[in-house]
Amino acid sequence: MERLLVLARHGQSEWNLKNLFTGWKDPGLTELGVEEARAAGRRLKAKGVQFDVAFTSDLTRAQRTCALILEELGQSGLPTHADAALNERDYGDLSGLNKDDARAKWGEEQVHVWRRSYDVPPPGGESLKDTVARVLPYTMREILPRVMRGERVLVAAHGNSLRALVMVLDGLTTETIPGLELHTGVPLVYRLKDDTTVASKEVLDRD
Ligand SMILES: O=C(O)[C@H](O)COP(=O)(O)O
Repeated sequence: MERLLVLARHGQSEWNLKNLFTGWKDPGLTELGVEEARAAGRRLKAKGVQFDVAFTSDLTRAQRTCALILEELGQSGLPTHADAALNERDYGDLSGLNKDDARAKWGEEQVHVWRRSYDVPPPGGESLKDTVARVLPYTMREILPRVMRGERVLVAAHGNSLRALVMVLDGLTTETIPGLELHTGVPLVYRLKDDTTVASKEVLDRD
C-alpha cells in the first residue's frame, strides 16, 4: 500500500517579497508565488503523483498554493480541509516588521533565535514548540490516519507549521532544528512505512 504524504510550503507571498514577518497576517501570493505553486504542481505531475485529499491552513497564501498545485495536477475540486491548526507560527509583535530592520534593532543573533530556535517565542507570538503543540495533534487526528489507510495526502501550509512536522518526521532535535529551512513552492514527498516512520523522502527542488 502506498502511504504518501506531500508537504508543500506556499509560493512567495507579497510579504515574503517585502521581507516582512508575516505569521497570522494574510497577504496573497505574488506573481512569482503563483508560478512557484504551479511549478510545484508540475514537478509533482512529472513524478506521477495524484492525491485523494488535501489539507491547508486558513490563510490565503497556503489555500491558493493548494488550489494551484491541484489545478496543475488536473485535480481541482479534490476534497480539501482548511484548518487554522496548520497556520504559520504567530509572529506576535514582529508581524508586519521588516526582517532587516528587526536585525538592526535587536541584533542578528536575537532575530535568528526568534526565527529558528525551538522554544524561544518572538515577543507576543509562538515558538516552534508552541506551533508543534497545535500542528502535531491535528496531524495525528486528521492527517496521519488517512495516510495510513492508503489515502494520498497533500498538505499545503507554511514554513514553520511544516518545520514542526518535518522535525517529527525526520527525527530532528532541538539542536538540529535551527538548521532546517523550507523553501517556497518546494514539495517534500514522504512515503511512510507501516509503523508510520519514514520509508523515503524526496525534495522536489526547483531546477
Ligand atoms: O511568517 C513569515 O514571516 C515567513 O513566511 C516565515 O518566516 P521565517 O522564515 O522568518 O520563519
